[in-house]
Amino acid sequence: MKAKEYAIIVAGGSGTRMNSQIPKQFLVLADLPVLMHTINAFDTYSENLPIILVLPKKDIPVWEKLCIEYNFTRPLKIVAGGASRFQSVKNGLSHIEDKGLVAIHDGVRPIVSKDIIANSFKVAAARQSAVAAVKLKESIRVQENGSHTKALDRSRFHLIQTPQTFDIALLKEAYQVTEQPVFTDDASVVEYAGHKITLFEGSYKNLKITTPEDLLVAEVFLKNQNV
Ligand SMILES: Nc1ccn([C@@H]2O[C@H](COP(=O)(O)OP(=O)(O)OP(=O)(O)O)[C@@H](O)[C@H]2O)c(=O)n1
Ligand SMILES: C[C@](O)(CO)[C@H](O)COP(=O)(O)O
Repeated sequence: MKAKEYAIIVAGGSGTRMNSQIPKQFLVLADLPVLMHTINAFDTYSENLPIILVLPKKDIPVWEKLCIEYNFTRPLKIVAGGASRFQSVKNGLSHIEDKGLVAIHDGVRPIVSKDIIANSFKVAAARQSAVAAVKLKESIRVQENGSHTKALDRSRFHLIQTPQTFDIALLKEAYQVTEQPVFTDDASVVEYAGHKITLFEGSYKNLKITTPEDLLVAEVFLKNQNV
Protein backbone atom coordinates (compact mmCIF):
# COMPACT_ATOMS: atom_id res chain seq x y z
CA MET A 1 0.00 0.00 0.00
CA LYS A 2 1.23 3.52 -0.85
CA ALA A 3 2.45 5.46 2.22
CA LYS A 4 0.47 8.53 3.30
CA GLU A 5 2.21 11.68 2.04
CA TYR A 6 2.50 15.14 3.64
CA ALA A 7 4.37 18.35 2.85
CA ILE A 8 5.73 20.96 5.24
CA ILE A 9 6.52 24.23 3.47
CA VAL A 10 8.75 26.34 5.70
CA ALA A 11 8.34 30.08 5.23
CA GLY A 12 9.00 31.24 8.76
CA GLY A 13 12.15 33.23 7.99
CA SER A 14 12.70 36.97 7.86
CA GLY A 15 14.99 37.07 4.79
CA THR A 16 17.86 39.09 6.27
CA ARG A 17 20.07 38.50 3.19
CA MET A 18 17.34 39.85 0.89
CA ASN A 19 17.25 43.10 2.83
CA SER A 20 13.67 43.79 1.73
CA GLN A 21 10.90 45.51 3.73
CA ILE A 22 8.49 42.75 2.75
CA PRO A 23 9.67 39.20 3.70
CA LYS A 24 10.88 37.56 0.47
CA GLN A 25 8.30 34.75 0.64
CA PHE A 26 5.57 37.40 0.14
CA LEU A 27 7.23 39.33 -2.72
CA VAL A 28 5.27 39.23 -5.97
CA LEU A 29 7.03 37.54 -8.92
CA ALA A 30 5.33 36.69 -12.21
CA ASP A 31 1.98 37.98 -10.88
CA LEU A 32 1.87 35.94 -7.64
CA PRO A 33 3.54 36.02 -4.21
CA VAL A 34 6.55 33.65 -4.18
CA LEU A 35 4.89 31.38 -1.60
CA MET A 36 1.79 30.88 -3.74
CA HIS A 37 3.97 29.66 -6.64
CA THR A 38 5.59 27.17 -4.23
CA ILE A 39 2.26 25.92 -2.88
CA ASN A 40 0.87 25.67 -6.42
CA ALA A 41 3.81 23.41 -7.38
CA PHE A 42 2.84 20.97 -4.60
CA ASP A 43 -0.84 21.24 -5.54
CA THR A 44 0.10 20.32 -9.11
CA TYR A 45 1.77 17.19 -7.73
CA SER A 46 -1.41 16.35 -5.78
CA GLU A 47 -4.41 18.51 -4.98
CA ASN A 48 -5.15 16.20 -2.03
CA LEU A 49 -1.69 16.42 -0.47
CA PRO A 50 -2.00 17.76 3.10
CA ILE A 51 0.25 20.85 3.27
CA ILE A 52 1.46 22.40 6.50
CA LEU A 53 2.55 25.98 5.91
CA VAL A 54 4.93 27.44 8.50
CA LEU A 55 4.88 31.26 8.72
CA PRO A 56 6.39 33.85 11.06
CA LYS A 57 3.72 34.29 13.78
CA LYS A 58 3.57 38.05 13.26
CA ASP A 59 3.08 37.63 9.48
CA ILE A 60 0.11 35.23 9.57
CA PRO A 61 -2.30 38.20 9.09
CA VAL A 62 -0.16 39.35 6.11
CA TRP A 63 -0.60 35.93 4.50
CA GLU A 64 -4.35 35.92 5.21
CA LYS A 65 -4.67 39.30 3.51
CA LEU A 66 -2.71 38.07 0.48
CA CYS A 67 -4.98 35.03 0.21
CA ILE A 68 -8.01 37.34 -0.01
CA GLU A 69 -6.27 39.65 -2.48
CA TYR A 70 -5.22 36.79 -4.79
CA ASN A 71 -8.34 34.67 -4.16
CA PHE A 72 -6.02 31.85 -3.00
CA THR A 73 -8.17 29.10 -1.52
CA ARG A 74 -5.91 25.99 -1.45
CA PRO A 75 -6.62 24.26 1.93
CA LEU A 76 -3.56 24.42 4.25
CA LYS A 77 -2.72 23.98 7.90
CA ILE A 78 -1.02 27.19 9.05
CA VAL A 79 1.52 26.87 11.84
CA ALA A 80 3.64 29.56 13.57
CA GLY A 81 7.38 29.21 12.96
CA GLY A 82 10.30 29.44 15.36
CA ALA A 83 13.55 31.38 15.66
CA SER A 84 15.40 29.12 13.20
CA ARG A 85 14.57 26.82 10.27
CA PHE A 86 15.14 23.88 12.65
CA GLN A 87 12.49 25.24 15.08
CA SER A 88 10.08 25.97 12.23
CA VAL A 89 10.35 22.42 10.83
CA LYS A 90 9.93 21.02 14.36
CA ASN A 91 6.77 23.10 14.86
CA GLY A 92 5.40 21.86 11.53
CA LEU A 93 6.20 18.23 12.34
CA SER A 94 4.32 18.44 15.65
CA HIS A 95 1.09 18.76 13.62
CA ILE A 96 1.54 15.37 11.92
CA GLU A 97 0.33 12.39 13.92
CA ASP A 98 0.25 9.84 11.14
CA LYS A 99 2.86 7.43 9.78
CA GLY A 100 4.11 7.88 6.24
CA LEU A 101 6.37 10.27 4.35
CA VAL A 102 6.87 14.02 4.67
CA ALA A 103 8.52 16.36 2.18
CA ILE A 104 10.11 19.42 3.76
CA HIS A 105 10.43 22.27 1.26
CA ASP A 106 11.64 25.88 1.47
CA GLY A 107 8.81 28.32 0.77
CA VAL A 108 11.36 30.38 -1.17
CA ARG A 109 12.06 27.64 -3.75
CA PRO A 110 9.05 28.36 -5.99
CA ILE A 111 10.31 26.68 -9.19
CA VAL A 112 10.25 23.12 -7.91
CA SER A 113 8.72 20.76 -10.48
CA LYS A 114 6.01 18.14 -10.05
CA ASP A 115 8.54 15.48 -11.15
CA ILE A 116 11.05 16.46 -8.46
CA ILE A 117 8.32 16.29 -5.79
CA ALA A 118 7.13 12.90 -7.12
CA ASN A 119 10.71 11.55 -7.20
CA SER A 120 11.35 12.70 -3.64
CA PHE A 121 8.39 10.64 -2.38
CA LYS A 122 9.33 7.67 -4.58
CA VAL A 123 12.96 7.59 -3.41
CA ALA A 124 12.02 8.17 0.25
CA ALA A 125 9.52 5.28 0.10
CA ALA A 126 12.40 2.97 -0.86
CA ARG A 127 15.27 4.53 1.14
CA GLN A 128 13.65 6.45 4.06
CA SER A 129 15.35 9.66 2.90
CA ALA A 130 15.45 11.58 -0.38
CA VAL A 131 17.30 14.86 -0.66
CA ALA A 132 17.35 16.89 -3.89
CA ALA A 133 20.85 17.80 -5.06
CA VAL A 134 22.74 19.01 -8.12
CA LYS A 135 26.36 18.69 -9.18
CA LEU A 136 28.66 21.71 -9.09
CA LYS A 137 29.10 23.51 -12.41
CA GLU A 138 32.06 25.58 -11.31
CA SER A 139 35.53 24.82 -10.00
CA ILE A 140 35.99 25.10 -6.27
CA ARG A 141 38.95 25.85 -4.03
CA VAL A 142 39.36 25.58 -0.26
CA GLN A 143 40.99 28.29 1.85
CA GLU A 144 44.22 27.03 3.37
CA ASN A 145 46.21 28.91 6.01
CA GLY A 146 47.04 32.51 5.15
CA SER A 147 46.05 33.61 1.64
CA HIS A 148 46.64 30.17 0.06
CA THR A 149 43.85 28.23 -1.59
CA LYS A 150 43.83 24.67 -2.93
CA ALA A 151 41.80 23.14 -5.76
CA LEU A 152 39.28 20.47 -4.78
CA ASP A 153 37.80 17.70 -6.89
CA ARG A 154 34.33 19.12 -7.59
CA SER A 155 32.95 15.72 -8.62
CA ARG A 156 32.94 14.80 -4.91
CA PHE A 157 30.54 17.63 -3.97
CA HIS A 158 26.84 18.35 -4.37
CA LEU A 159 24.72 21.46 -3.88
CA ILE A 160 21.82 20.56 -1.65
CA GLN A 161 18.25 21.68 -2.30
CA THR A 162 14.78 20.90 -1.06
CA PRO A 163 12.48 18.94 -1.11
CA GLN A 164 14.07 16.77 1.56
CA THR A 165 11.68 13.89 2.11
CA PHE A 166 11.77 11.37 4.95
CA ASP A 167 9.93 8.65 6.75
CA ILE A 168 7.86 10.64 9.29
CA ALA A 169 8.81 8.55 12.35
CA LEU A 170 12.52 8.75 11.50
CA LEU A 171 12.39 12.53 10.98
CA LYS A 172 10.41 13.15 14.19
CA GLU A 173 12.89 11.09 16.20
CA ALA A 174 15.84 12.96 14.61
CA TYR A 175 14.24 16.33 15.48
CA GLN A 176 14.15 15.42 19.20
CA VAL A 177 17.81 16.45 19.44
CA THR A 178 19.10 19.78 20.82
CA GLU A 179 19.63 22.17 17.91
CA GLN A 180 23.25 22.25 16.68
CA PRO A 181 25.06 24.94 14.63
CA VAL A 182 25.64 22.40 11.81
CA PHE A 183 21.89 22.06 11.19
CA THR A 184 21.41 24.00 7.95
CA ASP A 185 18.79 21.58 6.60
CA ASP A 186 16.85 18.42 7.42
CA ALA A 187 19.50 16.07 6.02
CA SER A 188 22.03 17.40 8.55
CA VAL A 189 19.58 16.70 11.40
CA VAL A 190 18.84 13.16 10.20
CA GLU A 191 22.54 12.46 9.64
CA TYR A 192 23.35 13.72 13.17
CA ALA A 193 20.84 11.13 14.44
CA GLY A 194 22.98 8.42 12.78
CA HIS A 195 21.09 7.78 9.55
CA LYS A 196 22.41 7.62 5.97
CA ILE A 197 21.18 10.24 3.50
CA THR A 198 20.08 9.36 -0.03
CA LEU A 199 20.41 12.08 -2.68
CA PHE A 200 18.37 12.27 -5.88
CA GLU A 201 18.63 14.57 -8.92
CA GLY A 202 17.32 18.09 -8.25
CA SER A 203 17.42 20.87 -10.83
CA TYR A 204 19.45 24.02 -11.45
CA LYS A 205 16.08 25.76 -11.90
CA ASN A 206 15.05 24.83 -8.34
CA LEU A 207 16.82 27.86 -6.95
CA LYS A 208 16.40 29.32 -3.49
CA ILE A 209 15.56 33.00 -3.44
CA THR A 210 18.21 34.29 -1.06
CA THR A 211 19.66 37.59 -2.32
CA PRO A 212 18.19 40.29 -4.63
CA GLU A 213 19.69 38.96 -7.90
CA ASP A 214 17.86 35.65 -7.34
CA LEU A 215 14.56 37.52 -7.83
CA LEU A 216 15.46 38.38 -11.43
CA VAL A 217 16.40 34.82 -12.34
CA ALA A 218 13.37 33.35 -10.54
CA GLU A 219 10.99 35.69 -12.35
CA VAL A 220 12.37 34.63 -15.75
CA PHE A 221 11.93 30.93 -14.87
CA LEU A 222 8.43 31.48 -13.44
CA LYS A 223 7.32 33.31 -16.58
CA ASN A 224 8.71 30.52 -18.77
CA GLN A 225 7.64 27.46 -16.76
CA ASN A 226 7.13 25.29 -19.83
CA VAL A 227 10.42 26.13 -21.55
N1 LIG B 1 13.11 30.76 11.45
C1 LIG B 1 13.03 30.32 10.20
C2 LIG B 1 14.08 30.59 9.27
C3 LIG B 1 13.93 30.14 7.95
N2 LIG B 1 12.79 29.50 7.59
C4 LIG B 1 12.56 29.13 6.20
O1 LIG B 1 13.58 28.27 5.73
C5 LIG B 1 13.86 28.51 4.36
C6 LIG B 1 15.38 28.72 4.28
O2 LIG B 1 15.75 29.77 3.47
P1 LIG B 1 16.56 31.07 3.92
O3 LIG B 1 16.97 31.67 2.63
O4 LIG B 1 17.60 30.80 4.89
O5 LIG B 1 15.42 32.01 4.58
P2 LIG B 1 15.53 33.16 5.66
O6 LIG B 1 15.93 32.61 6.99
O7 LIG B 1 14.25 33.90 5.60
O8 LIG B 1 16.69 34.10 5.05
P3 LIG B 1 17.99 34.69 5.75
O9 LIG B 1 18.82 33.50 6.17
O10 LIG B 1 18.62 35.52 4.69
O11 LIG B 1 17.50 35.50 6.94
C7 LIG B 1 13.01 29.74 3.94
O12 LIG B 1 11.86 29.33 3.20
C8 LIG B 1 12.64 30.34 5.26
O13 LIG B 1 11.41 31.07 5.29
C9 LIG B 1 11.80 29.22 8.52
O14 LIG B 1 10.79 28.61 8.18
N3 LIG B 1 11.94 29.65 9.81
C1 LIG C 1 17.66 23.86 3.24
C2 LIG C 1 18.51 24.54 2.21
O1 LIG C 1 17.70 25.28 1.32
C3 LIG C 1 19.23 23.50 1.38
O2 LIG C 1 19.96 24.13 0.39
C4 LIG C 1 19.52 25.45 2.82
O3 LIG C 1 20.42 24.71 3.57
C5 LIG C 1 18.93 26.57 3.63
O4 LIG C 1 20.01 27.18 4.30
P1 LIG C 1 20.46 28.68 4.29
O5 LIG C 1 21.86 28.61 4.80
O6 LIG C 1 19.56 29.35 5.25
O7 LIG C 1 20.41 29.26 2.94
